[in-house]
Amino acid sequence: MSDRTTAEPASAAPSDADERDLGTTDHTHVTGRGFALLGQGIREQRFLFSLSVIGSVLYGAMTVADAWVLGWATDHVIRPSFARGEIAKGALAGAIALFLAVAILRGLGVIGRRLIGGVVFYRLIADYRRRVTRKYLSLPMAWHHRHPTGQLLSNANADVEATWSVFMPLPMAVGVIAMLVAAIVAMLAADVVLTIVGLIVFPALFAINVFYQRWLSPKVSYAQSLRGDVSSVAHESFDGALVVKSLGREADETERFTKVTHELRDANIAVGRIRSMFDPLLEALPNLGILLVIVLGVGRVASGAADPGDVVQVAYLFTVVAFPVRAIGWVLGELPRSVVGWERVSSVLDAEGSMAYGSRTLPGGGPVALDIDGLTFGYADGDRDVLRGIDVEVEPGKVIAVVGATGSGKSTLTSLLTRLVDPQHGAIRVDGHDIRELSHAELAKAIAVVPQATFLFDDSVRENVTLGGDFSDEDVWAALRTVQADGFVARLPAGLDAELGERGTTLSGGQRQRLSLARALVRRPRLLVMDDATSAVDPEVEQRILKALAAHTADDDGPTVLVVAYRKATIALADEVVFLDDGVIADRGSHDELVARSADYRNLVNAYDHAREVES
Ligand SMILES: Nc1ncnc2c1ncn2[C@@H]1O[C@H](COP(=O)(O)OP(=O)(O)OP(=O)(O)O)[C@@H](O)[C@H]1O
Repeated sequence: MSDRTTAEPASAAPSDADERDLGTTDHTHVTGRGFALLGQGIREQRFLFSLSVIGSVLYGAMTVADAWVLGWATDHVIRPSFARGEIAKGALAGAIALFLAVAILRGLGVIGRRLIGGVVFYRLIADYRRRVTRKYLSLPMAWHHRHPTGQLLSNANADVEATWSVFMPLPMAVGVIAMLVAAIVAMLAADVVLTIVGLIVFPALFAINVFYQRWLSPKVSYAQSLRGDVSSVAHESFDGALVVKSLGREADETERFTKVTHELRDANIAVGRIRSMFDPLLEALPNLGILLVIVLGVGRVASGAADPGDVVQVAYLFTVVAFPVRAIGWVLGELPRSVVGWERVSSVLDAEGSMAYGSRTLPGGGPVALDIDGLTFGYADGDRDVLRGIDVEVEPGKVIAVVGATGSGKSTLTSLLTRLVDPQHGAIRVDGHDIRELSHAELAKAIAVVPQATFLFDDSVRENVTLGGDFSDEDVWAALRTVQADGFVARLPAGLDAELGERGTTLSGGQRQRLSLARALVRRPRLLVMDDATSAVDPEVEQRILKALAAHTADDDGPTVLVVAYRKATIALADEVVFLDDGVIADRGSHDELVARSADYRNLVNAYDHAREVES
C-alpha cells in the first residue's frame, strides 16, 4: 500500500476552466491525443524512462516471484514442518535466501521506478517551464498585452504540471502490465480454476478505476482551479491592503474571499463524495476475490485438485497485485487533464510573432543621432492609431524632452524606441541605421529605457544595478553617483550587498527610481530614454541628476537623451521640446519658444507644475 503516495497522480493545480474543457472534450480524441503526448514525453526522456520501466518490470516480476516463494515455502517448509513436528533446516534456509533475494531485487525495482520515474517527471516539467518562459521573453509586447499575467503564470506552472503529471504513475502502469501477465501465468501454473477468479476480478478492478478516474479527474481539476482563485483573491487583498484599509473595504474583501473559499469547500466535498463511493469498492473487490479464492481453494485442496501452497500463492497475488493495477486507471484517468494542460502550454509554444532581430552592430561609440521618421503606430486591440506621422531628429548628445497630456502617446513612443513594439509605418534610426536591423544584443547595449513604473528585484543593490552583467563595483558606484544614489546606498548597512526585499519595498519611491536609472546608466547606453523616470525624485535632486547626465554628454561620454518630462525646470534643461497632442506633434522648439507661442503647451506645463506643488 505504501506505493499509493508516490504512484498517485501529482495533484498539480490546473488553471481555470479545466472543468468545462474536460466536460466538453470528446473522450476518443482525448485518449488519442493523450497517447500521442505520452509518446512525446517518452521520446524526450527515452533513456531514463526506459530505466524506470525496467525498474517497474523488475518490481512487478519480483512481486509475483514473492508470491511464488510464499507458495513454495508453504509446501516445502511449513507443511512438512507441521507434518514432521520439526523444521527442515535446509529448506528453511533456502526459503529465507529466496525471500531475501526477491526482496532485494524488488527493492531495486522500486528505487528504479520511483527515483528514476520521478526524475523523468521533474525533468519534463523543468524543461517545459523553461521553454514556456523562454517563449514569453521572445514574444512581442503586443502578445503580452493580450495575455494577463495570471494566465502566463498558470501556463508556466499549473498547466505544465498538469501536462506531465501523468508521467508519475506511468512507469508503474507499464510495469503493472508486465506484472499482470506474470501473475496470470503464475496463477495458471498454480491452479486454472482459481485463475478464473483473477480474470474476473482484475479487469473489473481496472474498469471501475478508469470510470472512477474519468469522473473524479475534472472535479479534482475544478477544485484545484478554485484553489488558484482563492490564492489570487488573497494575493490581491494583501497587495492592495493599503487601499482596502484606507477605504474601509475590509468587510467587502472578507466577503469576496469567503465566497471563493466556500466554492472551494463545496468542490472538495464533491470530490470527497465520489471518493467515498469508489474507494471502499476498490478496496473491497480484491478482498472479495481473496475470499472466493479461499472458499474455492479449500474445496479444491480437500478434493486433492490443488495444493495448499497454490491457494496461498494465488490469494497472496490478489493482495499484492490489486493495488498496483490501479495505476493503469490513474494513467487513463489523468490523460484528459494532461491533454487540456498541453493545449494551454502549446498555445504559448506555438504562438507566432516573435520579434525578428537583424544582425547589425553600430560602429564607433558615444552618443548616437536619433531619427524618427514618419512613425505611425496603433495597438492591435485599439481602434485607432495612437501615434501618427511622428518626425523627430536629435543630434548626438542632445537632450530632447517629450511633453504631452495624459494619453497623448508618450509612453508608446518610448516603447517603440526600444522595440517593445514595432511601428506599422515609418522607421526609427540611430546613426542612420533602422533599429530593426540591429542585433538583439546591440539594441540592448545601445538603447536603454527607464520606464515609468520602477521594478526592483528581491536581490542586492549590486544585482539590481548590474542585473548579472559584468560590471565592476567602480562602474556601479559611478552610475550611482550620477543619479545621486551613492549617498543613501553607502548608508545602507551592507552597501552594495544590501538586500532590497520584494520589489524593493525597503526603499522610498525616489530611491527606487534612482536605482532604476543607475541600472540603465551603468550599461553606458548611446541613447537613453526616460519615461517620467524621475517623478518620485524631489525636484532639486532631479536637477542634479539631469545636470550630471548633461555633463557626461558634454564630455562625449554620455548618451543622447529623450526624456518624457513634466516639470518646467526639467523641460527647460532640454535642447528641444516636442509637444505631443493626441498622437501627433503639435509643436516643437525650445521650452521658451513653446511657452511664448502655444497656449495649450503653456496651460499644460503650468498645470503640471501646479499639480505637483499641490501634491508635495
Ligand atoms: N497596451 C495597450 N493597448 C491598447 N491601447 C493602449 C495600450 N497602452 C496604451 N494604450 C492607449 O494608447 C494611448 C497612448 O497611451 P500612452 O500610455 O502612450 O500615453 P501617455 O502619453 O504615456 O500617457 P500618460 O502620461 O498617462 O502615461 C492611450 O489612449 C492609451 O489608452
